[in-house]
Amino acid sequence: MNHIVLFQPEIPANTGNISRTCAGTNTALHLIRPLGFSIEDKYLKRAGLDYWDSVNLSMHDSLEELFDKYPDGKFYFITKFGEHTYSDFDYSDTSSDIFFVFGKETTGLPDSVLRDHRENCLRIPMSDNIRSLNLSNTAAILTYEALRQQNFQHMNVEAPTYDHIVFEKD
Ligand SMILES: C[S@@+](CC[C@H](N)C(=O)[O-])C[C@H]1O[C@@H](n2cnc3c(N)ncnc32)[C@H](O)[C@@H]1O
Repeated sequence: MNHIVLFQPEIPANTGNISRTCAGTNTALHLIRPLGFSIEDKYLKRAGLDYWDSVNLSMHDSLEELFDKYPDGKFYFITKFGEHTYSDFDYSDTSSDIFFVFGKETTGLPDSVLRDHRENCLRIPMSDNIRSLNLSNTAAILTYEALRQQNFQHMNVEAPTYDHIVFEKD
């Protein structure tokens, strides 16, 4: 199973967007306290629209608590300081629990976490024009890279039929 972990998220709309991605991809969402908002926040609900109830959500008091719960989990730390490119790793094993851990919006992941997990720190390439990508976009990028490698298992790959669309004749 794929898991997204948000370390002390601060902006409710980002977590709302990510919750929608999680609901749409059967990805578990883990939030590490403290959060910068209430779980009842209207911006969180609005960004997640009606999907919040479909999210497989867990809350944890620390990253260590999460590591202890999943001793066999494969943890990847998503940071612009990563020495590896995210797409160079193999996420194709659908029998394992794969965790993508993202940092908080203002300060990212703690230095100590990056130091302790240097080999599993992954960067998404970007230009010098910006300091970092938006958190919810990075979560979607990693989620869909993992799903692509897993051949979109358990996803609807076929488009729905739109009988009401009238295609014009040549
Ligand atoms: C807005 S960024 C945090 C910026 C923070 N000042 C820092 O230096 O990490 C929030 C999170 O998005 C993810 N992120 C943003 N840009 C990234 C990139 N180019 N590569 C990997 N992760 C990125 C990381 O997980 C980061 O902790």
